[in-house]
Amino acid sequence: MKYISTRGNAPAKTFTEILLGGLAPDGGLYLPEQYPQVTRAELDAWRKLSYADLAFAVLSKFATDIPVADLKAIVDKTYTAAVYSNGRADSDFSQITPLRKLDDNVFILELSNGPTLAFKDMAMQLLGNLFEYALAKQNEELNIFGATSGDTGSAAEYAMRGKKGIRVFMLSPNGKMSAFQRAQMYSLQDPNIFNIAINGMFDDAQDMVKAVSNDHAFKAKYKIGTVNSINWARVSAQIVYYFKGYFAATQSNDEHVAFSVPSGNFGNICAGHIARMMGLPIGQLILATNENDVLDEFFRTGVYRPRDTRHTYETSSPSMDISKASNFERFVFDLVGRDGAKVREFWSKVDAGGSFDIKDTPYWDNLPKFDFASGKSTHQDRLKTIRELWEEYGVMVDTHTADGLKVGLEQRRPSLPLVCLETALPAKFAETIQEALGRQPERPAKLEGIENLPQRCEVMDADVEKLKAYISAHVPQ
Ligand SMILES: Cc1ncc(COP(=O)(O)O)c(C=O)c1O
Ligand SMILES: N[C@@H](CCOP(=O)(O)O)C(=O)O
Repeated sequence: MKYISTRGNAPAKTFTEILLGGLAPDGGLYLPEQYPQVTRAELDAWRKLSYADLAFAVLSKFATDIPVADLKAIVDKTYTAAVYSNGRADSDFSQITPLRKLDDNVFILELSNGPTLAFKDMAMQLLGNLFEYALAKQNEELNIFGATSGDTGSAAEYAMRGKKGIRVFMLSPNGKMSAFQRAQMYSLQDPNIFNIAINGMFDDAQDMVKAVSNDHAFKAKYKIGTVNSINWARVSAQIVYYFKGYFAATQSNDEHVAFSVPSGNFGNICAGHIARMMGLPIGQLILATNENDVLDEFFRTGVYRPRDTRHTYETSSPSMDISKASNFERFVFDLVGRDGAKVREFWSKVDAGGSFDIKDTPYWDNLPKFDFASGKSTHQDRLKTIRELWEEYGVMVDTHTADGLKVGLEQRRPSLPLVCLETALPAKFAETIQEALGRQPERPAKLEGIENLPQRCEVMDADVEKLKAYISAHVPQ
């Protein structure tokens, strides 16, 4: 399988090439030339598989240049109960992503039982093992460059710490993450981990990652790779749990389900969109935003209008404080019939700080066929959902999952079972849980007192040249 850029002006590449390469040279994001299709016979067989075997089946369709035995070994090493057993004590960790039933038709798919207590671990642990494998084969090094609003950063650092030939430079919005998220990242003392707190929001940090990646000479000289969902391998690993969640919530492959997805950078729901394009019977993909509702605005009005830093709010679901959703470009590529020139036209406006509007185009009429619904959730909604879940079911959810549940319950078609993706554990957002419930969330014993550990991080303005100088100074020549 080959991968092409959403902007239509880059050579087609293999899975391993884009694994290490990140952003396409024309500034676009890679996608498969065609989505592989899953037959009914495959769906029937996959229903019975363990998580690791299912991941192997799905990823075999994408990572076609990795020898089968090697891919199997990487996947088996990644998806073990030992790695994914940091969640609630009453979860069935052997399932890797257990499905928690709230009532006959409403479920939570637990994706946050990995080492950093967020869904990012589902793909990031695999990415760490894929990087290690590909770099060893090529006898190469990689300087990973990433942006985080709170969870990608710690997931990447935990997955890459101590890995040979890999350094991680992670940009985070200074002072905007929860105390727990900051401690998870900044307390790491490994010599291959570099935390840089940017005076700005996540969008500024992500823009810097893209600017550095678009400097092709710098990228080649310093062997820059990415761990954000810019990296196709991240998205492909996230596709797996849509299949797993679907099988767990249904009895047969004749049924359809709705997935509700707390969204920010559009990576998670993009994986759902691709699972659906591959043939998974998804009846609805429900996108939930917090007060930063750029994506909800698009699905309601056809206008995509990213906001600047001043109009991006700090909320109690901080990992979704995003106004410029990177992966949205992947979805729009499909929406416009994979017309790279059209994507270039739209993103020339977005990259210049503007917007685009599809309302009076055929693309708007095309939108319903992708089965998206959307809505937004506010701080008060979050508190209410957290309280209701706790009182009614004795289940504590984090603030982002609460956004997903609120919007999912509002937007679902009643005929469909609703699977809400749990994107983090409450322990990461204790302040809001305290406000909602008057009690502290539980956390795994090994993370007790993490906020009291010494922290190290470099504070920097959102200045690409300063960042490049920092990287040059910390990468041995
Ligand atoms: C806890 C949590 N929920 C939801 C999201 C939004 O996911 P995505 O950026 O894939 O849309 C993020 C960040 O990505 C997150 O960390
Ligand atoms: N919410 C994310 C933002 C980055 O998303 P990614 O999926 O593109 O890595 C975070 O927690 O950092």
